[in-house]
Amino acid sequence: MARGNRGRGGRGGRGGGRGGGAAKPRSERWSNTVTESPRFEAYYKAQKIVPEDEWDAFNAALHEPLPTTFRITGCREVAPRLNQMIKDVFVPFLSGKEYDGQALEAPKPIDWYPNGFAWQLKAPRQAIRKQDQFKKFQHFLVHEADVGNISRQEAVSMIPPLLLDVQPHHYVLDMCAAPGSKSVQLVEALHAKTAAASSSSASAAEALSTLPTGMLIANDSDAKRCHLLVHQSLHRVPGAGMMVTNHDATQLPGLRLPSDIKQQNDKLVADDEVKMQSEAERKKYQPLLFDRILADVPCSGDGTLRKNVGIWKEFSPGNGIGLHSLQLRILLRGIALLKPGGRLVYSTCSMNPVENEAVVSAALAACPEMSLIDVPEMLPGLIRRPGMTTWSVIDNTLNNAPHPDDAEATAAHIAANPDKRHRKVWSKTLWPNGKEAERGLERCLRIYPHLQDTGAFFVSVLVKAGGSTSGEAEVAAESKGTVRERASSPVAEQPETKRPRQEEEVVAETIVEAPIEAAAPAPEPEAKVEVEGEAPAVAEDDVDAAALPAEIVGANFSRGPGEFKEEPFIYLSPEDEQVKLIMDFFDLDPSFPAASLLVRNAQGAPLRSIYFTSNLARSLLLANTYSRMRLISCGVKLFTRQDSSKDGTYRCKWRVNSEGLEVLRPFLGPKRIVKANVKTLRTLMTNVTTPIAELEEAEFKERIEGMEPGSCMIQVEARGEGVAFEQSLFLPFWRSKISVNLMVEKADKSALSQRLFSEDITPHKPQPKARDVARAAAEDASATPSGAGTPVSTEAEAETKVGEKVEETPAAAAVVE
Ligand SMILES: C[S@@+](CC[C@H](N)C(=O)[O-])C[C@H]1O[C@@H](n2cnc3c(N)ncnc32)[C@H](O)[C@@H]1O
Repeated sequence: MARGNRGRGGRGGRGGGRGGGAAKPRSERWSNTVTESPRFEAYYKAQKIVPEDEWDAFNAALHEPLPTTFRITGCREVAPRLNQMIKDVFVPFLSGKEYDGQALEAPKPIDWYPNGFAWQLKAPRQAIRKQDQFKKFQHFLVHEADVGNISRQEAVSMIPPLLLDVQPHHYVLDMCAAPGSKSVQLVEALHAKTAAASSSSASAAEALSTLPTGMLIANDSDAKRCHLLVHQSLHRVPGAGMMVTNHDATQLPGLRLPSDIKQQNDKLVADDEVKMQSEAERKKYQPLLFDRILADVPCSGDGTLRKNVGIWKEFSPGNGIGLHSLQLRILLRGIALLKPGGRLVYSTCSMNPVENEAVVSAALAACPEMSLIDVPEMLPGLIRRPGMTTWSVIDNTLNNAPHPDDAEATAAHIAANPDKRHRKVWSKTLWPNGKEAERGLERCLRIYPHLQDTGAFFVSVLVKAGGSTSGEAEVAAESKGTVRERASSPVAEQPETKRPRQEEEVVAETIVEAPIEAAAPAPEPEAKVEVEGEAPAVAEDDVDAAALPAEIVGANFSRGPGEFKEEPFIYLSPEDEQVKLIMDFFDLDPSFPAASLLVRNAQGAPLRSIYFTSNLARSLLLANTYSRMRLISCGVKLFTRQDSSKDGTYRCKWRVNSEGLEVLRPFLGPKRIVKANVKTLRTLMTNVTTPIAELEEAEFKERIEGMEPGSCMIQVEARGEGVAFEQSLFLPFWRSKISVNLMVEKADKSALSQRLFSEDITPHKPQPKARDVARAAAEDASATPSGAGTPVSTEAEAETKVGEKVEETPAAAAVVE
């Protein structure tokens, strides 16, 4: 079992809740938990991670609960005003308050976070839950987090994506992404220009030109965590250029793109076709390399001690040693996939040099084209300590481990362990190689808890020399299946003669020394997470293949034993009857890229959902085989089929999904858009369905009466009396025979109501607490100590279901009819 899971079990609060007993208050959990570790103290004092005279402050900070931190989603149009609202409304509202005789601190901006968009709240959880004003603020946070305007995230975890410096045109890879708090930041950075455009009165063409031209591939080896990544994190910041894949990051496949992106395939390439492609055909492709790569690798997680108190009990030097080789292999694979001139951030939430500087130093030794850069000008205000240039390799007995070149020490180790099974083999890369100062290891960033009241973190920023082509050559060769990855032989500096069987040794070392399971090759996806509205797996013979349009392509999805079992994504033909119907019904501009609409089933038929990807993502998907990509999700869900009425009321049974509106809006003609005033909006928000006959706004009523039943959009300028937060709104709704209803998720509707009217006027009032639990589960999973092959706990999943999104459906409307 992976350490991460044990850690979560150890915290126990949520587990207790599910078992029927009440979750223990945090303070109680702290008082009952081991929060000392002589081994931890001895180990880190020996490593001299902080100067001796700082130890007490460092240690004291580790024993303080972590402040709550959150940040505003920067790419949203509402971001600056929401931030201002916290400053102008909530800070004064929460100032000078007390709980249980104790003064409470109002939220404070985090000094180093750009635009003052991140905040810290240092009040005890009990107070946040019970003190009236703080409770209100907590509800505000939960509601806004539900709609993706705010993310609760540990302050230190926000640092790596910021240092990656992602621009909207970048190709970005997040190698170990789940549950996705950093991926969300990367998507936000890709969409940085979108916010500016949506706030102005930009034309459709202008709005389109601000959509990112880059893409993000967020990858994780754990299939369940990939689904958590999709549904808990990326769902909140949808993007047409986003993909989630499920690979062991040490073996991420080399993918290819058409050399000229505009000259892409019309057809999906099937597995067999690639093998049969001629050299000339292959030359039409270039290897996919990335401008930016985040390697936020699985680690022992002792930087999260303030939050994951179970780690005190479990701390052992072997934990870090056991993960070192996996971390190094992930980093080396990342380097191979990086463009010349590209930037890679390697990070962990561990303080252990064996997982940090040792990994970076070994990678620098193996890849002379890489160098560490100093980023003092980035995030001014962030107090950081330099990376270490020397450290010791200390074993579980707290003695120095024998270096493989030290014959005497190795002999002593063998003598002390006559049973071969107890002998350990350590990789040389665990030790400093003597070039650390020369290679600038001080440029790494170490963040400690006592410096700015945070968790601990390690971050390093590496760049690849502009002229180097080694990565390119390697990936190019690899996509022809001719070379072995460099990542599988991490200790390039060591002579083959001395260590001829590197991989076996690495395995031995992991098994013997580490109590943590290093991640195995990507596991087969397990039970498919059932998501509302998503196409269920359809048995092949559910669909009459002969009835499918000839343009449906990529039917060669053989699934032998052990193959990737997720349904494939297949692009629809613009000539597909349903596509043509959608174009007409929604009055879409002819420039709408209908060729980028795709479905998710092996038949390539528009059954339940229709997705949309950017042109770049389309090129990528069409240039690579389905099974090679192991794609879990891609693009944005634009349309969902509604089958509420069988009587032919609806010519078009497709409804627009909220998450697809940003993409669709520039192309929507006036036919399906209706303006309404705030009073009408209030009515629609208060009722599940509103009979058309009861609509009071004459103009709105008249438009609705003259409209063909089906999916539409409502446009509201929410301003003036009774509106606490002014906003231009564009929301999907459904016009049925005799009624209308908003097609907005319950939680989103509640959040909107809170923001606009300072109260929840919706009929359901989903319990913020339940959703908070789900969010906290995702957040905790994000801080999972190891994450090495860590399955998402059923606990987190069960709680996720509590907060599941449910849109108002026409089925509800049908009841009224
Ligand atoms: C520290 S967590 C990543 C946290 C994530 N970056 C975030 O900000 O939410 C490490 C992740 O690595 C994944 N993992 C473990 N071994 C892996 C491997 N060999 N390849 C890819 N991912 C791996 C785990 O499933 C876990 O989700």
